[in-house]
Amino acid sequence: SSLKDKLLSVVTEPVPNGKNKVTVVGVGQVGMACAFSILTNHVSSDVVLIDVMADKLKGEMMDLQHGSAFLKNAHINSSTDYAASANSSLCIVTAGARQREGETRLDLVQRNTDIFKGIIPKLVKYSPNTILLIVSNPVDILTYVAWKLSGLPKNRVIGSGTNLDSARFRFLLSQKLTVAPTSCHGWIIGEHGDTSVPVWSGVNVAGVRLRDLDPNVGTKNDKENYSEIHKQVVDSAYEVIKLKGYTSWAIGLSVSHLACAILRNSHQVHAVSTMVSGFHGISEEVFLSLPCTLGENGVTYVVQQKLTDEERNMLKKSALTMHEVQTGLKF
Ligand SMILES: COc1ncc(-c2ccc3c(Nc4cccc(C(=O)O)c4)c(C(N)=O)cnc3c2)c(OC)n1
Repeated sequence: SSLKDKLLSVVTEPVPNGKNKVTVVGVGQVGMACAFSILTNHVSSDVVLIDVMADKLKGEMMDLQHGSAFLKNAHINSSTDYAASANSSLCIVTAGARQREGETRLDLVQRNTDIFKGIIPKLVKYSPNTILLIVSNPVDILTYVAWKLSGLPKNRVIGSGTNLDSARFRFLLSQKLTVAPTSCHGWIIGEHGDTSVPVWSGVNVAGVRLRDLDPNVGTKNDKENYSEIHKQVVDSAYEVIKLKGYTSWAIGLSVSHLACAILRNSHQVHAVSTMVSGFHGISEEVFLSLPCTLGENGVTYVVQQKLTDEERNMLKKSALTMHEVQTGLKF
């Protein structure tokens, strides 16, 4: 008999995977920052990496596995075969095509849609009860594409959306107020990126709304120019990409925070991309970010914020743009 047989007597067979199994598709800078944050924050003890580049995939798996002793003995695996993702509670998709020279966002969306056709159905085949968390950009459109391709109910398909925008906003506000980012409450909703919507009426510290102290805050005639903070949020991704070539740490950390709320069924509120038809006068079937409670079955509630007419109209304008792009996509 083997050494192992001499060492261990079987009481029962080990289960194939834990209840908090997470699959990360795409082992680029974003995917690996997500995996690393999830492991170092002990959000999951069972992480599987999936991609098409076998060598890069195996290298990343090995390099993480060698740190298992420092990761509370998390189990780390990888494969180009989606069977390895079976029974995942959460599947995070960071895969996507790189924008080519002169390629428009719309061309990129069609190429990413074609890539999603090769990813989403396989994830759902092996994990029919999973929550899908889409990170690839343009995230709101691709979350809609994932929803359509997956056939899952809308509560189980989520986009990282403006969760990162809101985190950046809170960081920048904290710098201006010298109050910790977790004590600076502010929500950016709508479309991730250039046309996101800062809900200035709700920005507060300890429930004290800045708008109640100065009705001009966040408007163009605010002499302290707080609206600059939202502009910096919109520009920050471009600036980081210009400086280091890509963004990774903040998105990875924000995704591990979303994963934590989902896997611990905490019902924490996060600004994430969800199916918003029926909210704020939007009738199109589009995904935009609103404050949502997150738990094991994904989005449970959407917080009905009181929006100004201007904020509401910006959301409706985004919904129209998304709908136009969506109707132009070939599934
Ligand atoms: C039909 O089965 C099938 N299976 C897999 C794929 C597919 C295609 C591209 C993928 C993919 N992206 C990718 C792969 C190769 C090239 C490019 C590119 O940008 O040109 C992008 C990634 C990733 N990490 O970004 C991860 N998985 C992929 C998976 C696929 O794409 C059509 N089809």
